[in-house]
Amino acid sequence: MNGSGFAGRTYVVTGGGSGIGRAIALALGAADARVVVAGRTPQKLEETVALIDQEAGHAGRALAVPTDVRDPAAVDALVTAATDRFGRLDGLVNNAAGNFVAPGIDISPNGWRAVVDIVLNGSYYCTRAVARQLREQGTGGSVLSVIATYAWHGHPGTVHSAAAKAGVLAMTRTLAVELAPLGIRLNCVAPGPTETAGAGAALWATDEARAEVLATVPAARFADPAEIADASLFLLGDRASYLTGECLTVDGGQWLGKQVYGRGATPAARGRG
Ligand SMILES: CCCCCCCCC/C=C/C(=O)SCCNC(=O)CCNC(=O)[C@H](O)C(C)(C)COP(=O)(O)OP(=O)(O)OC[C@H]1O[C@@H](n2cnc3c(N)ncnc32)[C@H](O)[C@@H]1OP(=O)(O)O
Ligand SMILES: NC(=O)C1=CN([C@@H]2O[C@H](COP(=O)(O)OP(=O)(O)OC[C@H]3O[C@@H](n4cnc5c(N)ncnc54)[C@H](OP(=O)(O)O)[C@@H]3O)[C@@H](O)[C@H]2O)C=CC1
Repeated sequence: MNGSGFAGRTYVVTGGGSGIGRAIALALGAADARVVVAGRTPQKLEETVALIDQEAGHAGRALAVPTDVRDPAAVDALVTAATDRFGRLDGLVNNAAGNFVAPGIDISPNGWRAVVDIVLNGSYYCTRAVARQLREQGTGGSVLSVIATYAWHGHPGTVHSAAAKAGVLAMTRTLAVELAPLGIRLNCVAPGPTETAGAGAALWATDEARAEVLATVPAARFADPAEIADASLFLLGDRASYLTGECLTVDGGQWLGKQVYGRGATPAARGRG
């Protein structure tokens, strides 16, 4: 990724202590960016920092700032900590999320709030805080939000997450227009089923559930988090300099295949099944 302009730039990655967020943080670190990882569990964040330091061959490229994105004051403090340490910001990855599978009308108000607060409100607080910093710097920058294809097609069992991700997509499109004059771009990436411990526990905890999800993917496999990181760095970086308000789907054909073929009905999926 050298040559894409990441060297010396600073990015905040929420949920950077695990899964896709860690993969994006590591890819940014490998591209010589400085990375601030935020999440609720300090130990997971410190592990990501250690991995980035190890790759760089020296400490100091990354910073862990324990943060609950549901708390706007904590989010403001995160941006302050990042700029105190690295002098400026260049972008944000809204990756933190919570999810569980439950019938929509049986979710308690607190369960609804837990997911919507992390995904939608947290993404807004982080975007607001980082964009204000970018406006103050007068530098422009880039915001990427990790959503999911059910933001537009919906999915039974995940009404809270689907509604929140749809909100993040609408936020992205709205602020892409508002902030374009400041040189701030906002885009989304929509991964398909991706091999992470968090999603595995929340969404496909049994072999049967996992097989059901896999059967919906025409590419007949889960994504590796590094594949999502590759697409994310493209959207964050200068190669996407005229691209804003967009969503890039990286799902092995899942959401198209769902409508056109039915579950696992492609010849390739049958052959591997
Ligand atoms: C289908 C395949 C598609 C496959 C399609 C593939 C595309 C997937 C796209 C998206 C993938 C992802 O987002 S994967 C990301 C997964 N990662 C995570 O979820 C990690 C973070 N998760 C969390 O922190 C937790 O799971 C979460 C509940 C969201 C928040 O934790 P908190 O500690 O803040 O909250 P808690 O106190 O535990 O719970 C708050 C309320 O939620 C309720 N609650 C918690 N779990 C519940 C559950 N399983 N069923 C009902 N209700 C539940 C509790 O009872 C509480 O309500 P009361 O009892 O009323 O008080
Ligand atoms: N894996 C998949 O199949 C797919 C994932 N996605 C999206 O990708 C992103 C990453 O998911 P994935 O890596 O799979 O799962 P993870 O569970 O590994 O990632 C979620 C991260 O969010 C952090 N987080 C949760 N709540 C908060 C909070 N309140 N404040 C700050 N951080 C928080 C978690 O850390 P901690 O608990 O320590 O706070 C964790 O690091 C999410 O946005 C998810 O919706 C989209 C489509 C498919």
